Order: sequence, then structure tokens, then C-alpha cells
Amino acid sequence: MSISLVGLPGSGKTTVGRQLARRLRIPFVDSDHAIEARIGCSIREFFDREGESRFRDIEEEVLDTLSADVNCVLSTGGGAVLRPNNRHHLHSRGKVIYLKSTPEELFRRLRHDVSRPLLQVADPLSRMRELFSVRDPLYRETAHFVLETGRPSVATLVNMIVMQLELSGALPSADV
Ligand SMILES: Nc1ncnc2c1ncn2[C@@H]1O[C@H](COP(=O)(O)OP(=O)(O)OP(=O)(O)O)[C@@H](O)[C@H]1O
Ligand SMILES: O=C(O)C1=C[C@@H](O)[C@@H](O)[C@H](O)C1
Ligand SMILES: [Mg+2]
Repeated sequence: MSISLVGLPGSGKTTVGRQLARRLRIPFVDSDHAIEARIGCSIREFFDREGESRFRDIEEEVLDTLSADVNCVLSTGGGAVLRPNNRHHLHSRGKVIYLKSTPEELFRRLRHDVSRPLLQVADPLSRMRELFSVRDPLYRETAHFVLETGRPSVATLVNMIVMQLELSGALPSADV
């Protein structure tokens, strides 16, 4: 079974996912990194050159493959839930955790970042609020569990995820 993390840019999918995989001693896979390996350039360059829709097509193909992988932690791109196929594959093939944060907290974390194409706009906080209002229902629909990430450290979030997985029976206690 795969364990996938969904959430807005900056919610900690890569950071928390990497630690979670280490804790469970299973491979960690980041779909953004897999996409970059496939397109041979950064996602930002690809967005500029080919546009978002073409990026989403490639993301859908890559997620179809990665969500079928068993026994790994999969960190997804922030917009992975936009396509119905992705929501369905992630939810039905494993356990999905939504790392939920406020747009204000995410803006604070990413205000100096230049790698996330959707935030390279004049008013990134407003953009983050728009992304939140469109995507929050989609993250909820895709996820089996929702975790508020505002205050807890990365290590605490990992403990909370392991506990949720154990309680749901997805993770035998002996694996922890
Ligand atoms: N729980 C947390 N508390 C404080 N800082 C955090 C937490 N989780 C992540 N961060 C920090 O926020 C930044 C963004 O985290 P990360 O790259 O893991 O987000 P992401 O969800 O993978 O984003 P993207 O969707 O753009 O790939 C990093 O600098 C990371 O160290
Ligand atoms: O929120 C988004 O739509 C994105 C988030 C990143 O993880 C990348 O997948 C890409 O920059 C698009
Ligand atoms: Mg990431």
C-alpha cells in the first residue's frame, strides 16, 4: 500500500514525507522530482515553455504510475488533486493524508521561494488564498485523514501520521 501526502505548496509534503518514509523504512518518492526527471528541466521552466495544461497531462501520467507503487511514501505536487483521475487513483490505491495549513502560514514559509511557478505573481498571498479556496475541498475529498500543520514540528507530524495509520489498521504496530 502507498501512503500519499496532499496539500498546498509549502504544506510540508516533501519535508514530512521524507521523514515519514525514513521512520517506516520504506522508499520516499516525490512526484515533482519524478516529473522533472521525465521532462528534463525544472517544473518552472516547463510551465513557462509549455503551459500548465501540458504540465497537468504529464503529472496525471506520472501519478497513475507512482500511485500504483506499493509500500512507499508518495509526496504529490500541490495541484495533483485538480484532476479527477488523480483524486480517484490516490484515494483508492492507498492511504492519503492532507497536510492542511492556512494560506497566511504558507505565504510566510514560501515568501522568498522562486521555484514555485504559481506563486511568482505580484500578490502571492492573495494567490495562496485563491488556491486554498479552490483546492481545500479537493484535498478533503482525496484524503483519508486531515492534519493541521500550523504549529507541530515535522517530527510531531510524522508521529501523528504513524498513529493515524496504526489506528486505521493500515499499519501494523510491529512496523513502527
Ligand atoms: N511543519 C512544519 N513546520 C515548519 N516549517 C515547515 C513544516 N513543514 C515544512 N516546513 C518548511 O516549509 C517549506 C516548504 O516545505 P515543503 O517543500 O516540504 O512543502 P511541499 O508541500 O513539498 O511544497 P510543494 O507542493 O511546493 O512541493 C520548507 O522550507 C520546509 O522546511
Ligand atoms: O500547486 C501547484 O499547482 C504546483 C505545485 C508544485 O508542487 C508543482 O507540482 C507545480 O509547481 C504546481
Ligand atoms: Mg514538495
